[in-house]
Amino acid sequence: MTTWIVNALFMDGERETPVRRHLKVENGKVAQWADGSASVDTAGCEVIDASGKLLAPGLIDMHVHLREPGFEYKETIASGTRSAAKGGFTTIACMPNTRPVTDTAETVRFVLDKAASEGVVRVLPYAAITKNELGRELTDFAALKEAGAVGFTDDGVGVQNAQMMKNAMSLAKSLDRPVIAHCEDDSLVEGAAVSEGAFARKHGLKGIPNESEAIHVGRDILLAEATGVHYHVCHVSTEQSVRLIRLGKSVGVNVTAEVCPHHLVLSDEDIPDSMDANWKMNPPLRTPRDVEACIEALEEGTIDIIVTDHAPHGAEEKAKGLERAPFGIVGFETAFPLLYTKFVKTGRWTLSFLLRRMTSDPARVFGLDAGKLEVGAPADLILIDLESEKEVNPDSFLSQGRNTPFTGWKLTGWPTLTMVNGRVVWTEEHGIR
Ligand SMILES: NC(=O)N[C@@H](CC(=O)O)C(=O)O
Ligand SMILES: [Zn+2]
Ligand SMILES: [Zn+2]
Repeated sequence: MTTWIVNALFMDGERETPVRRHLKVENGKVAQWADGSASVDTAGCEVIDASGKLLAPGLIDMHVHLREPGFEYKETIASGTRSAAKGGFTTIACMPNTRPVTDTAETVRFVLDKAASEGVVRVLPYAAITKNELGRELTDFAALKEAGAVGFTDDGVGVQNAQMMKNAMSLAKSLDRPVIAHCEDDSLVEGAAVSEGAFARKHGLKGIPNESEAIHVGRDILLAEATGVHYHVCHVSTEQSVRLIRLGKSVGVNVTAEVCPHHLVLSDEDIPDSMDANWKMNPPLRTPRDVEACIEALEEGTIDIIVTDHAPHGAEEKAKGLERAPFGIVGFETAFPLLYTKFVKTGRWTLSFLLRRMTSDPARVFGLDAGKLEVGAPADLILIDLESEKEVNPDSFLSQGRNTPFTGWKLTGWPTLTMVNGRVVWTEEHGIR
């Protein structure tokens, strides 16, 4: 099938200003670009009129939780990928803290099969570093790679034992796969729900210290240097972690890092006194100083990419209150408008920079054939209405999760169409197709 997307304003992370273009999509690939002033022959083709819309590469999210198998009441591969499509994401990498944990080739294949039959965007599965993510015994990395795992991670928990992590890195290096680390030293956390800071002090709560994250970052950078593995730090949230990653990069260690939208726009001082558990996530919201350090790190490239850490939970679970509810918030359906509104509309970032950190940079860091719309590339793309302003309403989410702190926020810059592999999978007008 041939589709022409006409009169679009094309933009990606490589160019500073949008250009008016028509795009021909054929057999799932970018087939031809035409200048916006040219007239193109669209006879017999599907035509999408993109007048007034921005056309960009589909967003890439290298850290998400789809919850299947095992936690289908929180999310499924079907509902999670639909939510991703609505948020403008065309490639997502899902975490292995499922039930069973994605620690066998069989479960990796289950995720891939489900994604192929019920998913609407591309799904790249991660596999666990240790069996059942218990930190006791390594999984069969070779078999997991063979089954399609794109990297190894025990996300949800930190690998507590340094020798275990070093062995994992050596193995991953020999298989040319990255290790992706949730950095958290359990002995420093002791069951706290929020970070050390103004909110914890005000409410007399025990706080999670910044070192609980940074101590793993520092340890792992040394282990990455020793093993030569590509080491990727999950959801960076502290100034101390940023300092260590900057140092690691400066001496040539193969370390990359990600940051989540919520850690760029919220601090612990924003948590409402109602103790709403929709403000509880791991890592926790830190101080305004940490927020600024993360923003600057992303700007200078110490942090390479933006990920959502989309982490849906059931309403009853989140109703248990700040101290007892599980950690995590959903992210797909607010990420782009949130960052566009808070950083691009305010003039701090260019649109090009935001797109780069959500498209071509994740593709580069993880070696994906994605994130650019050159002729011959997969036709994974989105249209965005940069003018539309809407209030965040969790009832309208395609995710089963409603756990967001951004309810009621007025945001600008909403996706209106998502195409994966040349097929329109979601439009604002018609929903999932
Ligand atoms: N980020 C979270 O707060 N929660 C994640 C786990 C994780 O990403 O560490 C989850 O699985 O719910
Ligand atoms: Zn994590
Ligand atoms: Zn996560």
